[in-house]
Amino acid sequence: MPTLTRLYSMQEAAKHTTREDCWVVIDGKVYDVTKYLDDHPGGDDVLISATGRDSAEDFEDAGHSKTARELMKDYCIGEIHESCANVIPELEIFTKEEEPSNYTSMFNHPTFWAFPAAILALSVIAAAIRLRRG
Ligand code: HEM
Repeated sequence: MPTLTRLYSMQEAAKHTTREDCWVVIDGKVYDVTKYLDDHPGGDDVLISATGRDSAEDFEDAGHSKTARELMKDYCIGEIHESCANVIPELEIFTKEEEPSNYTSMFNHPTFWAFPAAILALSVIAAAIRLRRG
């Protein structure tokens, strides 16, 4: 049966870096190990210093047993997801800075003056025709 996984950004996971609130990220999975700090055979310091990043490499370097890998499932609270903008390209449009424009205001834009200029030109032509006809 499919299960719902809670998704966190790395920024969110990296906020939990204390003894009272300690999350570690291992291979893209987020673990709340606050309650496990005192029981961790490798010590609490090692877990606290593993916060704020994906510590998969350190976890592997410690050579964790199969039992440890089974145990960690109990502390899994979700997974890391990269910015939604990377997944849904359309969202990226709104995160991009606006292209710098050469026109400092709408008055400097050529099309702003095109319509009044055309009317003025037509009026001048109409007046000239009237004058010629007398
Ligand atoms: C939910 C996460 C974790 C769990 C459940 C866990 C569990 C365990 C367990 C059960 C052991 C005893 C040895 C074994 O059975 O493999 C252990 C040892 C150890 N762990 Fe973890 N661990 C976790 C995360 C981490 C992380 C993120 C690091 C390092 C960044 C780490 C570093 C160590 C070290 C250095 C030892 C000591 C090994 C020794 O003294 O021989 N652990 N861990």
